[in-house]
Amino acid sequence: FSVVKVKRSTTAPVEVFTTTSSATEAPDFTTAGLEDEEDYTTRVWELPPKGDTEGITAKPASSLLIKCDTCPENVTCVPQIQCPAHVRMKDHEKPQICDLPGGTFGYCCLTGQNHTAKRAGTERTPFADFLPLSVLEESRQKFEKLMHNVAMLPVRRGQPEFLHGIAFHSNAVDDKQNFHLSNSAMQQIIAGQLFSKKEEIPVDDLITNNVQVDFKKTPLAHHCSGPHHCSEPNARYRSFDGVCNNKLPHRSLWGSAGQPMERLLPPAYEDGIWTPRLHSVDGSELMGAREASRRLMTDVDLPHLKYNLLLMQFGQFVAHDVTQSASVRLEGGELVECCTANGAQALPEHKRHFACMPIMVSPDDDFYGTFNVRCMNFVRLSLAPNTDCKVGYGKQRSKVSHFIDASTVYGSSEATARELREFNGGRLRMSKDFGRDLLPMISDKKACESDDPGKTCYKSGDGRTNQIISLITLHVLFAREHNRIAGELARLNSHLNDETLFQEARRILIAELQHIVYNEYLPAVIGPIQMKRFRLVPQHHGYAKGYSEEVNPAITNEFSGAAFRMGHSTIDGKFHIHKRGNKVDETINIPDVMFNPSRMRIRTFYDDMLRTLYTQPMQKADNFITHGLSRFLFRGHNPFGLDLAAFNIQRGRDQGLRGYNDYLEVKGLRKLRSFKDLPEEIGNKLAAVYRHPDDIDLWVGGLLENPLNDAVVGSTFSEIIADQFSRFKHGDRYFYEYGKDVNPGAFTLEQLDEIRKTSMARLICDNADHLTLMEVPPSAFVQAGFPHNAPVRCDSANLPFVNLRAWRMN
Ligand code: HEM
Ligand SMILES: [Ca+2]
Repeated sequence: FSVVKVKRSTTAPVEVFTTTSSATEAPDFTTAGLEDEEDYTTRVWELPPKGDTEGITAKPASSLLIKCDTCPENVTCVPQIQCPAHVRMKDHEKPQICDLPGGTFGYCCLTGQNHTAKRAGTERTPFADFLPLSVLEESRQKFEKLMHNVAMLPVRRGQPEFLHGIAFHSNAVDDKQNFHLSNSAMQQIIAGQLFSKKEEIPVDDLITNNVQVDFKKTPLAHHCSGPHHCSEPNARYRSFDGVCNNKLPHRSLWGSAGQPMERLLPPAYEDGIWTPRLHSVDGSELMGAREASRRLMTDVDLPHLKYNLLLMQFGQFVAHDVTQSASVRLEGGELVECCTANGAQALPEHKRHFACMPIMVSPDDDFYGTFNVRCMNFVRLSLAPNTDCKVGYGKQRSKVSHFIDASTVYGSSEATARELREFNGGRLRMSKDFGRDLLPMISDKKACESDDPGKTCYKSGDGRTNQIISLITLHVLFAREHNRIAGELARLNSHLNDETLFQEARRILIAELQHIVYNEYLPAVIGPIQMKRFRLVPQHHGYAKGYSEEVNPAITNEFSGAAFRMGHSTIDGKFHIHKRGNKVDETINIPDVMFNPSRMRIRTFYDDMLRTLYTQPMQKADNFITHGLSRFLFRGHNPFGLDLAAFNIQRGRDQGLRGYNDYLEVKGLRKLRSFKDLPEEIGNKLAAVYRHPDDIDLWVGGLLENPLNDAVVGSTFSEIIADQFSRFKHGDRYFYEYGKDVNPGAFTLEQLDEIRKTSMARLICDNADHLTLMEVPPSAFVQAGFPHNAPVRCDSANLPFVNLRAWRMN
């Protein structure tokens, strides 16, 4: 091994600004939420000259940002990772910069958290600024041992754990790649852990990336990478994986498939690197995730008064477009088992895979106790190697393109897209079922419950399609819409070849999807005030402004690990399938249609399912969750399944999410100091589970909040979700509303006006079988019985359609 000396930094400069950092580093928060319409890209940092930006220290551009000598009272100067855009100083939104110790810049921030504050009385001893040979060697040995000396039991088909594994599945090639990347990341993590222990590096320095030790030229440098230059920066069509959405070489990987998730706040890893959050702030162990779920997330039927199950189902479709984490796996892609047979107990420590984090079940558990289950399999998420070659904390990897780009329809790589295409008329492959188009069948046995050829599953751009039959229904809908558009385009433009027809149809479909997300879906979820505050409302006319190459579109851990999992509470445990009229003809328990798509072959089922989705209320987003998910998730033919609520809690701890209280502070609110600060019933429930208000898991705390006015979620989740959708809009150069000045695939104004006529209702009408579905409520996410939302016939003039004549090309 060669030893690399790096710049000695006794004061360990804090990495604050991100114009200089690599594509995968860069916790670059959106500049969303600015109140006026001024183009804010001119008000943030001045970019270094294009080209090689490496090594340039970020400087505040003279007149663009206001510099405060010291932050006002009650406001702290913190590194950028601690200060999401919406809590920066100055009218709550605009960044104001300040000096951090060590000569770098931070933001005056309302969060009040300051992990880099000088620790009273302790002068830090300067730590080694290189990774010593001994650490490299020790970490190599430790990694070898982890990989080879432990019995790694694979999960077997037929177990609920097997189906859970499919939640992280895409395909065999992807599994293999993930295995290697994950291992590289693990080696870095182990070296970081050994090093930081030896040098006694404070946890706060690790979680704020305040450790300037790199491992270039060591064996750990396998995946270090420099800037990625785009060969075609102005390509008309976005790439499948999202690469080169941002043109700048240091940012061209932002938001692309395989890139790490970002964070709103630094992680709460107990060792600052990867050890999950398992202890209370008072040092005692946190209550286990299953026990917390059982006590806090009970099953109470509280239907939403306004929104229907289509809002829930569309939410999952969007979730799968923008995020898919990956669990750590064995070399052949097999899943890791952490418990003994039938979940009787956890495997002994020395036999357990390093990524095991089993959920222990109490013998008193009123459900699992009766089956003698004491251990639920849970495997930690795999990480992305640090491409900037620096010692740092673990970053979870997301496998799909982070953008809203219908990657659920087309896949997140060119290779997947190729498998899905018909290569004729620009169409996607479909299977024919008595004249109706359904998705093609899958050949990959790992993506299906059964390897019985009679029970095959469906294939789409996303590996999770068969998770529940209502999700398959939406996949069919969007694939049909693609083919409908391609057909129309071909009719209008007989000279266009397959490739152009495919790409143009894809471009239009993505625009329709984005329009529905920002025009119909998101306002329902976060409410009109947050829509305005974060500048998310679509325009009626003209091109929108607001793209900024400063905005990192990447998914945040807070969004994927907690806030957007609010959707799990909105699921009903049953589908009441209505035939025409109000009669319920069949009641389906949701576990019976998880990874069991056979009903899709019933001729009227597709229409019936769509109608059920827009008729049946969804559940409120609260601390109640159906047993269909918290006891019977993926049960298959077993008497019990998994507990998704427990998984969400455990996942948050695995991802190192900070407690709920820290996010109250992010919003500028006072933290809870006692459980008595809450309404009595909730406070008592929480006090029975958590030792201190700082311990409350983010997913739990967020769901306990009352919804905002005209919104589905409470203020904390709405903030995290708004921040995320702001990234998807302001950080996506190909966003449908942008003009030629930024978007190389911009629509003409005439075309854009047509796209703005898209509605979920129209999409349903245009792609139904019309066997039992002849009409649709104009606001498709609002219950059909809601005032002013009576279903109208599909040929009604009240359902405007996108006139594709605007795409006639000569
Ligand atoms: C319809 C039934 C649904 C089922 C059976 C389901 C099941 C699951 C499962 C098994 C996971 C992985 C859990 C883990 O191990 O961490 C997951 C993750 C997730 N779910 Fe759901 N889910 C459903 C609906 C929804 C809805 C409606 C939403 C949002 C509106 C949603 C949002 C998410 C998100 C954001 C993740 C994290 C994805 C990732 O980054 O890997 N889900 N879901
Ligand atoms: Ca995507």
